[in-house]
Amino acid sequence: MRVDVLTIFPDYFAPLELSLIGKARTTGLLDVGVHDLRQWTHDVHRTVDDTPYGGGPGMVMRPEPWGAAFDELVPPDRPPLTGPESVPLDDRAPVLIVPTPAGQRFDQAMAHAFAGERRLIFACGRYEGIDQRVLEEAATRMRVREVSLGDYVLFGGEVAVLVMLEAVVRLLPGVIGNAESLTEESHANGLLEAPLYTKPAVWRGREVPEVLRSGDHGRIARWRRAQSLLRTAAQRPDMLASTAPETLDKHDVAT
Ligand SMILES: N#Cc1c(-c2ccc3ccn(Cc4ccncc4)c3c2)n[nH]c1N
Repeated sequence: MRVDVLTIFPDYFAPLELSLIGKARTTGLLDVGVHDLRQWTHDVHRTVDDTPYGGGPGMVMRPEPWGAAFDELVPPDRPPLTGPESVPLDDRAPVLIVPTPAGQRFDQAMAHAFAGERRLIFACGRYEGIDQRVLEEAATRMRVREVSLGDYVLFGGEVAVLVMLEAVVRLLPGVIGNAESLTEESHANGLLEAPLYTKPAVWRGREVPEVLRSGDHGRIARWRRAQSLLRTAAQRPDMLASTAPETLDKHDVAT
């Protein structure tokens, strides 16, 4: 997978050299380019923002640097449209992911969808956001996705890109050694994962549930399913709304 990140704070992405993402890059599973948007400015102050039309607080990111950056990263393969015409794009067009509080909520299903792409481009906005015409023009050659991490407000898109990139890259084949862990974790099956335990068997007077030390794999699987349903009901009842109703056997819940 090829990933390009456009930002005015490239240093935010130093962590991409670490851990599994760093390993994915060295093993060739992932190719990442981080680009300073200011390299597509031409004034002495390398200006990327201006005041909003219609008034209002803060500043808005100017369209010109973004347009020039996209021209270089994704050269138009047809004469640029000069108006608001839209063109159908097939799935060979790269996906442009624009973090914004006004976007669709990012979730595991979206992470899986992005993990299936050959190329992702992330546009990190700052200030109050990016001139909307940038997204409109980008949509003539990229599949544009406006995405939000959640219902709170950040200073810019960089942190959101780090989160989305980690969620996507860990789903790439070969990045996580034991692919089975991807099937057991929270949100993999629409539920939260069951509680986890490791040695010692007793810690500060608290024992690991006997069922997990029983060696009875069928019983352990039923217990984990029951615990997963109970935990989801307690922490995220909204997730249960989209799960088929399931009866719990009291023996399965016993520890
Ligand atoms: N994804 C995501 C986000 C953001 C986010 C993302 C990109 C930008 C660019 C600029 N800002 C600041 C801003 C913008 C608009 N209104 C207020 C502040 C951003 C916030 N905030 N909260 C999320 N879940």
